[in-house]
Amino acid sequence: MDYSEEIAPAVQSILDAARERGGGGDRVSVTPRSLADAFEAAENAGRTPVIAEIKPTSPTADGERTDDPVDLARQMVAGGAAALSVLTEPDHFGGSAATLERVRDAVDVPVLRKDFVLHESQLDVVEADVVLLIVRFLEADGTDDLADLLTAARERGFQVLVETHTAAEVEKALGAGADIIGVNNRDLAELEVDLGTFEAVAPEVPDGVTLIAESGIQTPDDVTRMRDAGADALLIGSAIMDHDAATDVEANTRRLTDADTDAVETTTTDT
Ligand SMILES: O=C(O)c1ccccc1NCC(=O)[C@H](O)[C@H](O)COP(=O)(O)O
Repeated sequence: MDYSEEIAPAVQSILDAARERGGGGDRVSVTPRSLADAFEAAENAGRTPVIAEIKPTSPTADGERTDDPVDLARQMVAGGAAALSVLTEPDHFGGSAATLERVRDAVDVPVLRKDFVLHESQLDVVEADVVLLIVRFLEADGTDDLADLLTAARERGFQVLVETHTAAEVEKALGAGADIIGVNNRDLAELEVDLGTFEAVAPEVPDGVTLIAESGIQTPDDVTRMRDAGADALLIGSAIMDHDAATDVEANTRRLTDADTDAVETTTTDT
């Protein structure tokens, strides 16, 4: 399938760069930190499970954060993040495998490798607790099959977040054996964000599958909205990184990890 007319130019450029990138060297073998345990621990501590994303920049960001990613990671954990996501894509997001390695060494929460993996060899770049596979990208010509990649990732010890955007993609993810599914509110065709996407697609994901709302979550009200729609956890980048203003990352994280708890407390008080 040729996506050149179906996705935004910036996304096509990401895909083209991913096709060019080689794999790593030695086969990775990881003993992962459990994402499910991290989410449960956050819930038990009265926090909303949030995967906070270290994303120095992006095609839709207004600026770039040049702070040390390890400092940012520590602030996110101090702000209550249950897990971290680290962009390793270098050309459009300012990420690197070395950054992920440093961050994972510095924290004890699970770390997601956020990249655009198209081939099995691209799994052998760096140890992480979770890797991302994007259904839409794995439908393009010349990429590996989703189910094969899922198996290959698990054989290396990775937990796998399979990203979807539509009900049809959720069906494909489930057919491939996904047990952690993300619904991305960002449309990779237009790069527009609509939280209604998660609300529309979430009912397609059965109980027993961990469900993560991705992208566009900016405010405590957004957190509550996604939780009310069934999100077990949230993946949040821009609102925490605050690229143009470079505000306090710990406070930005806490505002969102505390959000749904506040909503529950309010409800309890009112009844
Ligand atoms: O973030 C972008 O600009 C972007 C552009 C093109 C493809 C993917 C992109 N982002 C990947 C992501 O999944 C997000 O970084 C992640 O879900 C966090 O989103 P947000 O909270 O809106 O930063």
